[in-house]
Amino acid sequence: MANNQNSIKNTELDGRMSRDVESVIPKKRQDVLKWYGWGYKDSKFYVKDGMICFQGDQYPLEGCQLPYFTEWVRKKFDIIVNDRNGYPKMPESFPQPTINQSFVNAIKDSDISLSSQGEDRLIRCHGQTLHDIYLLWKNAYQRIPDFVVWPKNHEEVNRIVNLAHENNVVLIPYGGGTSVSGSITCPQNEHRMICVVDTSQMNHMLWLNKENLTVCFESGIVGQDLERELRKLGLTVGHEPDSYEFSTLGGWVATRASGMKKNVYGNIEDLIVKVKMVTTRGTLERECSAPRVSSGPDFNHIIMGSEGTLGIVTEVVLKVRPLPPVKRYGSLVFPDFDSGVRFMREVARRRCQPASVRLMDNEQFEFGQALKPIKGLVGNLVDYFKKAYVSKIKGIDLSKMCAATLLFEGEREDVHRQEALIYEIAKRFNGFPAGGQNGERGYILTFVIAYIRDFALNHEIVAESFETSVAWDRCSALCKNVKQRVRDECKKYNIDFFLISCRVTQTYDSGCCIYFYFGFRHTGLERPVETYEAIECGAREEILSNGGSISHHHGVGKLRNKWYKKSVSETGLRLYESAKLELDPKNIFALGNLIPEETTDGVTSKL
Ligand SMILES: Cc1cc2nc3c(=O)[nH]c(=O)nc-3n(C[C@H](O)[C@H](O)[C@H](O)COP(=O)(O)OP(=O)(O)OC[C@H]3O[C@@H](n4cnc5c(N)ncnc54)[C@H](O)[C@@H]3O)c2cc1C
Repeated sequence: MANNQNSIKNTELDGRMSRDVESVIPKKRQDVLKWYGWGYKDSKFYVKDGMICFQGDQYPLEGCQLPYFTEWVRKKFDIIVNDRNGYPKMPESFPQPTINQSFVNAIKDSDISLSSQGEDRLIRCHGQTLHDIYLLWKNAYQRIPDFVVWPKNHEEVNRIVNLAHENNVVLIPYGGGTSVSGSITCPQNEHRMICVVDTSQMNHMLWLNKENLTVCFESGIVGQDLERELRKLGLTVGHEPDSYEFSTLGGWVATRASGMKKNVYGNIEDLIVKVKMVTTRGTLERECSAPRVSSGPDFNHIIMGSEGTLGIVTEVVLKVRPLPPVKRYGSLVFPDFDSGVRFMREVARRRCQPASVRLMDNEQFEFGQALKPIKGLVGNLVDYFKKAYVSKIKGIDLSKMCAATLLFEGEREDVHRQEALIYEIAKRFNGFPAGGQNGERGYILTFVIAYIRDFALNHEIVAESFETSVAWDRCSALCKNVKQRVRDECKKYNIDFFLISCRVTQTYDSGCCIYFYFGFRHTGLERPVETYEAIECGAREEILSNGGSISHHHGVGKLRNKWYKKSVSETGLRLYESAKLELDPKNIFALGNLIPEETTDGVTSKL
């Protein structure tokens, strides 16, 4: 009987699908990834003969010269780019570690992979905020992790958490390190030993159930690895945050991530069937894999968005879909941003969103155009006629025009139907199709744009993005007011050269997600990052007063924790604190996310 049951279980879970996944990112991350900034070591913007170029064979801009971008930078920031190499060198010495010997000995005895080397510690002390990267460039971190461990599975995580609890050692769960909320940055005032739990070696596919279309992965799997493995089987999860080359499943869960194709596949909360989190009180996991359960509050939602403060996510069961037979890009041009917003609202009202639809304002549209590589005479002529068509025949003011990029996925007929409907709706708002090539470029550039920040830092420009979600009736006003607030703040700080632009990236029944880019030239400014933060803080206040949220998908972290209480109410905050006190009474997951450090100490002092 027992055998019979086991075999049923095995067939259900198709254990034969269990496999090791070879990751594009090795255990020694710094062999492949930049230690001081974003992405692959060999991918970057650089200057040759006065022109900005891009290198990086993972991307379609590889080897391209970018004359329009060079000119855009000159005009926007009054900068003549040069080939100076101001990139930092790996320091030769590192902050002294705080060692809890009894913890270290027990980890060694447990045969868990570990390191106390300075380089391994430094590259895991931060995420990707401007603040984090700037501190790294200036070699200004006072506090970095003291120790790194690489568990191989759920059991090893259990052992690490128990040992940390026993020995009062702080643990920081670390996935892909792509956080943009300060959530993995070491709390600078922590006196206890800090141990980073790097999940990269927990990246197995544990099982696949083709009948239920569910798959179980360990939490350290990197997005691109996960999709590559599933694609081999004709499947996809379809979760593609812009960071998915480097971010991990555990990170997505812990931050409540959102992918660009959420209209078809859903955000991470829609994709999760079951999730396992190790806490100091044991493992938190829903017992049943049924698709929906009415059984009190859903504790998956205690785990999602917990930002590493309650425990370590080890395994996740996700929904998968068959790969779509057709994938097609498109783009639309609108005479102005407000027409574009009305189009987006109508698409949402009719619930006919393609896999992705993103609306860019004029600034961002121009910026995207500037990233076009050098062209031959024919290319330039075609561009000239396109511009003439838009401005003369369509009567559109090029300085107001904005664009939407579209991605359709599905069965051929469904895609056809969807395209026809989208183009018909666009027409009602004076929009018209601008071709699949422009759409495809828009999505491909998403991955390249992330490399600009390091280049910018090297040219005295600080830049970062921030985002929010808002109800439809406030969308246009929020965009306008936030941009104006940033302009006013820049004036206050005597900043003459800056970029503030936005796009609507996600649509919902009742509202949308808005994503801002902000950067400025800081030549002569004493504290550029603090100034940036002060302006971004002003922008967030403006967002909140316009009815926007604290975050749509970046999370709270340390960057936005001062607004957390207001966002969830006093009672909500106490509920979170109680959960924290129950699951982590010694505050070993002392990351300082969600609630500011003083309050975190408050939790500890209640013991
Ligand atoms: C260029 C760029 C583009 C981005 N685009 C998007 C986007 O489109 N959509 C989006 O949602 N986000 C985006 N982000 C933000 C970021 O990628 C996400 O927050 C992502 O989910 C973080 O995953 P990670 O594996 O890198 O986590 P990390 O940065 O390593 O950690 C983030 C937080 O999760 C916790 N954590 C990580 N793993 C675990 C685990 N196993 N158990 C418990 N806690 C854990 C950490 O402690 C930390 O608090 C982007 C960031 C960048 C830099």
